[in-house]
Amino acid sequence: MLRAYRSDDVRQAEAPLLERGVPLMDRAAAALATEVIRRVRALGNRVPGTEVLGLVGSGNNGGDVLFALARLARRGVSASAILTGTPHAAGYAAASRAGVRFADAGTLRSLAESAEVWIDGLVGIGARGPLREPALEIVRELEEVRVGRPVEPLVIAADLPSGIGADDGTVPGLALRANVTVTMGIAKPGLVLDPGRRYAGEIVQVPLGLEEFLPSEPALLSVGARDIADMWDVPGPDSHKYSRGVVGVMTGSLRYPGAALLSTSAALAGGAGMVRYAGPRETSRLVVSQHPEIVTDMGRVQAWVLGSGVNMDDPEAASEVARRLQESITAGIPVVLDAGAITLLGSIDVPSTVVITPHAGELAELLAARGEPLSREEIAAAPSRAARLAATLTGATVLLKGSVDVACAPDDPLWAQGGAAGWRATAGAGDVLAGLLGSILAQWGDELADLGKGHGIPARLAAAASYIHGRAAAIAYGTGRPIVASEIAGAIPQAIGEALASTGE
Ligand SMILES: NC(=O)C1=CN([C@@H]2O[C@H](COP(=O)(O)OP(=O)(O)OC[C@H]3O[C@@H](n4cnc5c(N)ncnc54)[C@H](OP(=O)(O)O)[C@@H]3O)[C@@H](O)[C@H]2O)[C@H](O)CC1
Ligand SMILES: [K+]
Repeated sequence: MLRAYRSDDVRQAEAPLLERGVPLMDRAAAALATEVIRRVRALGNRVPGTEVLGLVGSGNNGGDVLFALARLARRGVSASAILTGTPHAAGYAAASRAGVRFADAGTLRSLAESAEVWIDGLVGIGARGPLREPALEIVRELEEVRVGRPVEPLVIAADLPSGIGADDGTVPGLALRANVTVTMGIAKPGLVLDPGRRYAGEIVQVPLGLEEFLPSEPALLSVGARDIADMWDVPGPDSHKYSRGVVGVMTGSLRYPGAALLSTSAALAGGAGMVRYAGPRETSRLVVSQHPEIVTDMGRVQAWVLGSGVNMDDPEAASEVARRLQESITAGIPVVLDAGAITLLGSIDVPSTVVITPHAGELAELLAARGEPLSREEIAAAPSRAARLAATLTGATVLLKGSVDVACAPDDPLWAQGGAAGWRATAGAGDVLAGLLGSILAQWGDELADLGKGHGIPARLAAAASYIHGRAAAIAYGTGRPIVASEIAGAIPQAIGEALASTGE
């Protein structure tokens, strides 16, 4: 599980160590230099003679890079640096002593053209606002050089790619795209949230001993394969359908019969002990003909999935969805509200055991109904803020779908899941996610009902569903067949199996 902390919290955690004289910058620089050497070797190049270009800002981020360049120069690397202003004094002295060449901005292009590695030390967590001159011009030129080179350079960002928002992942102006980000101490939310995440490349965390001084709650969490394995209730000899979770699914309509099929297929694939389908008669026949194990008689369920493909303009369907929502809240069992059912929260508050799964458009509609309008673009530009606002206004757990899915309850950590984003933007993928999420929530339904509150569990399970959905889309992509929602549903068991077998992450 990746944990990310806001830059202010990182600074506060660094302070006591710096006061004790712990050489944090030295450790940071050593880790940065080691990562550069590892990557150069992985490319099959020899370290001595490799050309490395450091882009150095005037703050401690630049200081990290200057000390790293000094270490690299001592290992025979041909190291040069471009400064944006007055550099970190001790770093500059160390780099000069080690033979690092300081070039003026006019030679940037030629140095950038020949250097195998660029190290970005322009700004780190001290960045304020969009990247500004002279860093801005440097990034503009580097991106031009990168495009024109026959072989791309290896770009390694110190702490953060310069130009992204450390805490929210926004990219207000230009940013330098890195292949690897060597982040100091602990990851920051901007490395996991879109669009910042796309500039970070692979994240390498450098432990600096900050843990004991960081807040107990991270600002953001991200689920990995190992966490799925840890949270998954693998059936055993005394399992039965209720211990595995029975999920009720009220989805689909004459207009959207496919939503019924996709959501129930995903619910089955997600490991539910049984799926009760409560949609219209016409779609029941379709569902049961495809999945004879699905039952249509009503009885005990431990989670509901409501709304995918339901025509909420149909008063009978809408009142049925509203009734089931109310019953579930009274019984304390978790509910997934998808698609049109999300509009119910325009006027009622709910516990965090209710999970809504909007895309940006549906969230914009909900926020407008709640008197806090945000445009679809504003939501996509800062998904974490929009999801938190909706959770706070409604009380629900919000799983906001996008290039990075974010999930949060009103007062619990934020989850962010990237992965296979593009492939999931296909008709019906939301129906699949809703069914999968319902199936996972059902496995925890009794526990949630006993707890009487969400306690952050629905958000964590929503992140797990998003992770599995993303992995299933990536697996579906690998089949070479068209990536349609039914293929994603079909790949869910393999995605779960992979995670349960994982030993990494
Ligand atoms: N605290 C420590 O000892 C450690 C810190 N680490 C590294 O240090 C940075 C944080 O360093 P800090 O000096 O606080 O700030 P930065 O270097 O990240 O940035 C400040 C410089 O950047 C310029 N700046 C700020 N905003 C912009 C912008 N939008 N565009 C261009 N330039 C910007 C700022 O210029 P001023 O004119 O405002 O002075 C400064 O020059 C952290 O990220 C780590 O890399 C160590 O890793 C651990 C120990
Ligand atoms: K940087």
